[in-house]
Amino acid sequence: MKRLGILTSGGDCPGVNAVIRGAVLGGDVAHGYEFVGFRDGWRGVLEQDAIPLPRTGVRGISRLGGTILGTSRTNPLVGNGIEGVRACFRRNGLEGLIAIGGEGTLAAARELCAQGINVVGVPKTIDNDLGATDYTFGFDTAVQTATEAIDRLRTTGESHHRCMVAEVMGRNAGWIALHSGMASGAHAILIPEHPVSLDQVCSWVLSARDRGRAPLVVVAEAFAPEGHAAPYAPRGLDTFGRPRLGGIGLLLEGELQIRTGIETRATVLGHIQRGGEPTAFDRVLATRLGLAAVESAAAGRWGTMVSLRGTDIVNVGLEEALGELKVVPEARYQEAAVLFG
Ligand SMILES: Nc1ncnc2c1ncn2[C@@H]1O[C@H](COP(=O)(O)OP(=O)(O)OP(=O)(O)O)[C@@H](O)[C@H]1O
Ligand SMILES: O=P(O)(O)OC[C@H]1O[C@](O)(CO)[C@@H](O)[C@@H]1O
Ligand SMILES: [Mg+2]
Repeated sequence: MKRLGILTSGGDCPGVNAVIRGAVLGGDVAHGYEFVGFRDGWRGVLEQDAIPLPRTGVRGISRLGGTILGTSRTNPLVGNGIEGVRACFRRNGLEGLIAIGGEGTLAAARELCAQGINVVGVPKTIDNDLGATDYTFGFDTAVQTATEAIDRLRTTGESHHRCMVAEVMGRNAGWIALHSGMASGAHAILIPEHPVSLDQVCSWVLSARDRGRAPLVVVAEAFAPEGHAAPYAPRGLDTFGRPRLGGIGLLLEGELQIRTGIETRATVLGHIQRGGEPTAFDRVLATRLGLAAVESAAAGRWGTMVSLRGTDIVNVGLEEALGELKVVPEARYQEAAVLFG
């Protein structure tokens, strides 16, 4: 029996379970594949912590948030990692691995492929910042969750005639802020791709207030006001030495209140945006990506990842896929900016 392994690595993301189910069902029905799931990303591969993934094991999971396999940020390339991965392939009789992860996971997959290990990638991130795919699954859910939360902030803001600031995730890209801000009718959307001064933000806030509105500001976690070199990151570093973003909303709360005289309240939505059930859009996209990943494996297209181009699922080389961070283009920002103030 032909066997494929599956792992989920990096931060979790709504829709990961739908990818797993799509791959297992597609592989079983169309190709007679058997599947092995590795717990907690590359850690499960290196430590051979595996569970069988029969068709019955993925029943009903596409609507569940998180990942049934667990995840970690273990690096398969350190120490004897590559030999460990080869040993895992031998022991489990694997033809290849489907790695569901972000740019870090896919970079590791690319290096493993260069060493002759068969991997197909499935990109995941709520941030929507991977260049080779039009949308990443998880993004729609994060935007939906953020929009629902911001709608709630609006009703309390309006009751108290306050300015409300909602801080959303997105790492170094402003996609979640742009979409949730537009969907919720924000009076200002602040994203890292387009720094603006605090005076400009105040002028949008005052203009909304002067029209009798309770001003609403949506800010992306990596936004830095004009003149500030780096995003606000007072929470120190994560385990990989990267700055932990978050907190710019609270800084804006103080600044906007002092500068405009309007009582202001900030809310940091944080990991709420990453948890919970995926939207129907993300379930469908993730399921299609899982089905396509198995087709790639069956066709021997190792070293590629599946991606959305328009309405089609296509294959892209990992080299191309990892080239560039996809940030919000200026034209998309200017289109939204017409609505500010
Ligand atoms: N450039 C790289 N080359 C090889 N391996 C990498 C690279 N970057 C990260 N990794 C490995 O892949 C793991 C997962 O990467 P990372 O923690 O960035 O998550 P991710 O898959 O990118 O998802 P997220 O969207 O949460 O960042 C890292 O912990 C590290 O072990
Ligand atoms: O879960 P952690 O390690 O706090 O990472 C948070 C980061 O991960 C993401 O949720 C997804 O990449 C970013 O939006 C955010 O900056
Ligand atoms: Mg990453």
